Amino acid sequence: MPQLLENDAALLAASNENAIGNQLFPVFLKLNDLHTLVIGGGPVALEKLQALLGNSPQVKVKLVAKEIIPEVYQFAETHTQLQIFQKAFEPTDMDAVQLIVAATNNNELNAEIRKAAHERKLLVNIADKPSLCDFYLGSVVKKGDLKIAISTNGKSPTIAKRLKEVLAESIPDEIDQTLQQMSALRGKLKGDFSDKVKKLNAVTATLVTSEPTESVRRNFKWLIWLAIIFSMTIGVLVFWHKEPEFQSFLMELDPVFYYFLGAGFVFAMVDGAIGMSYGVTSSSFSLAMGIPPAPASMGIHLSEVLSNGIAGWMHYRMGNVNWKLFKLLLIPGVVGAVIGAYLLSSLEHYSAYTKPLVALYTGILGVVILMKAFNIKKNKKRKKIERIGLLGFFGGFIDAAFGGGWGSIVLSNLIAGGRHPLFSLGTVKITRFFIAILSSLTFISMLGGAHWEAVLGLILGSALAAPIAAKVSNRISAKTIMVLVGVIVLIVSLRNIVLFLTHLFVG
Ligand SMILES: C[C@@]1(CC(=O)O)C2=NC(=C\c3[nH]c(c(CCC(=O)O)c3CC(=O)O)Cc3[nH]c(c(CC(=O)O)c3CCC(=O)O)/C=C3\N/C(=C\2)[C@@H](CCC(=O)O)[C@]3(C)CC(=O)O)/[C@H]1CCC(=O)O
Ligand SMILES: NC(=O)c1ccc[n+]([C@@H]2O[C@H](COP(=O)([O-])OP(=O)(O)OC[C@H]3O[C@@H](n4cnc5c(N)ncnc54)[C@H](O)[C@@H]3O)[C@@H](O)[C@H]2O)c1
Repeated sequence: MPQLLENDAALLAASNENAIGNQLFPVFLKLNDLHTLVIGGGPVALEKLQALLGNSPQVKVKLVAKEIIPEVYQFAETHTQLQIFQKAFEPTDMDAVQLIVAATNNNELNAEIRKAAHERKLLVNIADKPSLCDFYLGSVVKKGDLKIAISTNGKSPTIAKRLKEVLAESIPDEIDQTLQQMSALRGKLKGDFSDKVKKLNAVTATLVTSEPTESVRRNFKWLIWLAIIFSMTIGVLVFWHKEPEFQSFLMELDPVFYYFLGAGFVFAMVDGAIGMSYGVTSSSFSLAMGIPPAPASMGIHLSEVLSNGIAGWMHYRMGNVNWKLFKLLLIPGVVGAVIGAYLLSSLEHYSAYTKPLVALYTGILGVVILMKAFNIKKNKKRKKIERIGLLGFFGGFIDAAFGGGWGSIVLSNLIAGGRHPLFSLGTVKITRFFIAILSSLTFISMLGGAHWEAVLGLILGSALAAPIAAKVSNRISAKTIMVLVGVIVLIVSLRNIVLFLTHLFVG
């Protein structure tokens, strides 16, 4: 089959060509300062004009063509540095220009353009005619000051276009903020050149490794030691303290304290592994243990101050915080949380009625966790959320009033709305620290030390788990834990609702 053999030979030739690879030399031209000639006035010429002026809006362009489509004239109305000459091309059009882009429908003319350009030692691009080009245009990704140009060596402009889309999607918009900060830092750094380079490399190390940087790791170790020393001190106090009063106080401490100590530890470990659920698990556990909603939410928020402080601070060190988003979320979030905490505390005497509401809410969150575990989500592609303030207020309110939800509501909405997961997570953690402080203060001023054994148990339990949880989080299958948590939360919440209903109807 000679035809097949011929095809094979062509394939072989193509793969040999591939083996050499892309030998084009990439540069970024300061086109704003150069004079450019465009030959042709059809749709392709218009595309080239858009590419030239889209990248370098001040470039001086002279366009020469016999026929010019109306769209080119329209484009010229908004770009006054574009001069149009409706006429046949002449080599003298190349006088006083430095770069040439041709988009004509005439191959002889193309060859003539290339020859005239080379006589003048000028570089030329003939659109869609690779063999006549001195340089190719690339597909361009732009994020503020960042620009990436893609070349497939002329093999597939369509792939260049697709890669542009992939990169635009995966590079976070925050990269421009990072560039501005790095530029400012660069201006401030003192010392000799190698000192500066060392410092600049150190602060950007997290971009190339998913591992925490050395300084974060060192602080992390310090936290673990603090937790160990803290728990040992408690142990020593319990068993060897000379004062019998204090000893008997600890020995006779309500067992509720120890239940909550254990529960706080387990819930914080689980939260560390799957990145959510501390509020919902502690809330449903507290209700099941007979703690009314307001003191339960107080305990949860007090214990979150420390754990989110640590997590938020780590994200801050790793550069995962979007400060613009932080500012937008913080005030409405705090206001919502304080109102939620105030309302729940004032309704303290109606806890028989708030309890089933909270149970209903935790039950719904249990379902949400299960859906996340099985990757069931609405396929609707949502627009980037514009009303961040409203989201923050709503999240803060629900979180304080129902014991949890800041993470699930705010984080999932930000990510579903197209924001970058890592920056959203870092920002949500650090804002939560401030929200937990304010709602805790509101609860304390309203409730005082109600159910303090449970509250203290949760605080100490989750504080002990926080540094360890982050360590083990990568080693366990998140899906298994999410299913377990979802099912348990759902069962406990349903039990609380059923208890309420039987109480209501059976008496
Ligand atoms: C990157 C981009 C920049 C720009 O032009 O601004 C660009 N082409 C783009 C799009 C595009 N061009 C074509 C299609 C149709 C589908 C297809 O053919 O794949 C699409 C896709 C689409 O529009 O969806 C047709 C086409 N193009 C060339 C040929 C001739 C040939 O290959 O032989 C043919 C066949 C003509 C025919 O069949 O008659 C040749 C070239 N096109 C190049 C650049 C240079 C190599 C860049 C590289 O190495 O990747 C090179 C060599 C010379 C040059 O023109 O500079 C721009 C990305 C837009 C974006 O980013 O959105
Ligand atoms: N339009 C497309 O989708 C497309 C796709 C692939 C490749 N191409 C190729 O790209 C080239 C340009 O495409 P187009 O759609 O813009 O074509 P077009 O026919 O609309 O435009 C060609 C332009 O060249 C000008 N021209 C021709 N001879 C001239 C001369 N002597 N002096 C000055 N100007 C002269 C014409 O006046 C016209 O403005 C063609 O080679 C075409 O085959 C076009």
